[in-house]
Amino acid sequence: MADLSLAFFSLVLLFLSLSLLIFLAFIVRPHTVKVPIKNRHVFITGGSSGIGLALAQLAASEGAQVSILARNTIRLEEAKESIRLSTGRDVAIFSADVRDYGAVKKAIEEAGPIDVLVCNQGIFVPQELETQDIEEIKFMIDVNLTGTFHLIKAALPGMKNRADRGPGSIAIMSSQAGQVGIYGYTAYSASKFGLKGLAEALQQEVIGENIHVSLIFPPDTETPGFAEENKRRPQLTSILAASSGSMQADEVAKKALNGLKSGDFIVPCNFEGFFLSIATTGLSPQRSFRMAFVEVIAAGILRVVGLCFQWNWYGSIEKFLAEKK
Ligand SMILES: NC(=O)C1=CN([C@@H]2O[C@H](COP(=O)(O)OP(=O)(O)OC[C@H]3O[C@@H](n4cnc5c(N)ncnc54)[C@H](OP(=O)(O)O)[C@@H]3O)[C@@H](O)[C@H]2O)C=CC1
Ligand SMILES: CCCCCCCCCCCCCCCC(=O)[C@@H](N)CO
Repeated sequence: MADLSLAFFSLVLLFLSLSLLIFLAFIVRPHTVKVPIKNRHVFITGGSSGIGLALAQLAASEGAQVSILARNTIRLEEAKESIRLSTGRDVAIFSADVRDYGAVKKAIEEAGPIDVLVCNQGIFVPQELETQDIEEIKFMIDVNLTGTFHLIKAALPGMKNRADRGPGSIAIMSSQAGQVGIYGYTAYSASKFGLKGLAEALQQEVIGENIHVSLIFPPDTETPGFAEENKRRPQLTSILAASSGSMQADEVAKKALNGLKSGDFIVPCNFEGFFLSIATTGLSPQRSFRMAFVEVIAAGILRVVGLCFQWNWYGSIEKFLAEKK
């Protein structure tokens, strides 16, 4: 009797799961897409260092025609040389500050129509809001958020007229600190959370042009920028950020490129990031019905896991403050 009801229960569960899967397969939007990069123009900002440089290297090695943009001309030249040495391909370099819309527009016009735009430039100077200079706060918002607006606005007219009319991509570098607020990152997290709103709305606006938006969420990553950040990172920031394992720039570049090529809207980069993305997905679009299924099934339990992380983080903060006294 018990066996029979167990069998019946399993059957009902299987039926419900299958129905959900089939339902999701019909309704998930936008439709799946593949964005090729071979022989296409990939324009990467912050391409002279760290994650951006690794991405430029990888895209060039896969046969893309790569352009990189950053401020410092010497570092751009060095990046160009290192990509030429490792891939045998020439990249175009553009010196501009993303905060200057005129300069961004000029660089993008010179570069020619873009197939894949990667907005990766970013700065991170962690500090508690109370003691951080207002200028530094604005600097982070200007480079990370407003700079991304400048880039997309300048690139869109050309992207709409891209030569092959194949699927285009706008990939935006966020951070796990753009999925959850972390001590010491008030300005940085705000700039990265802002990118999510931008990306969600933008995807609806450009879907008609066959352009696909990806948001990439790396954890701490070994880069020149990260080495700088570490010189002044509050201890608590480092303690909480260590909840997610750190990565190498070329590993992040690989995840980012694969994500944008599959048109994934949310692109996590490591194990913790996978769960973090499901826990914070909200109303983001999802193309994969399998991932949508995982999201639905895991939502409740991941909220519990998320609350456990908060319990742990507030415990760390309490302990740190008590020791300081
Ligand atoms: N490293 C990490 O731990 C993580 C990084 N990220 C994000 O990844 C992205 C890349 O980070 P990472 O590789 O570490 O950074 P790096 O500091 O190593 O490189 C930053 C790049 O952005 C360029 N850049 C900075 N400011 C501007 C500007 N105003 N205009 C144009 N270009 C600019 C830099 O060149 P130049 O100075 O010459 O302008 C450089 O090429 C950032 O958006 C960051 O927030 C996300 C999660 C973790
Ligand atoms: C429910 C499941 C939860 C899973 C675990 C959550 C772990 C969150 C850790 C957040 C780390 C933020 C690092 C930011 C790195 C960064 O951007 C700086 N290095 C500046 O660039």
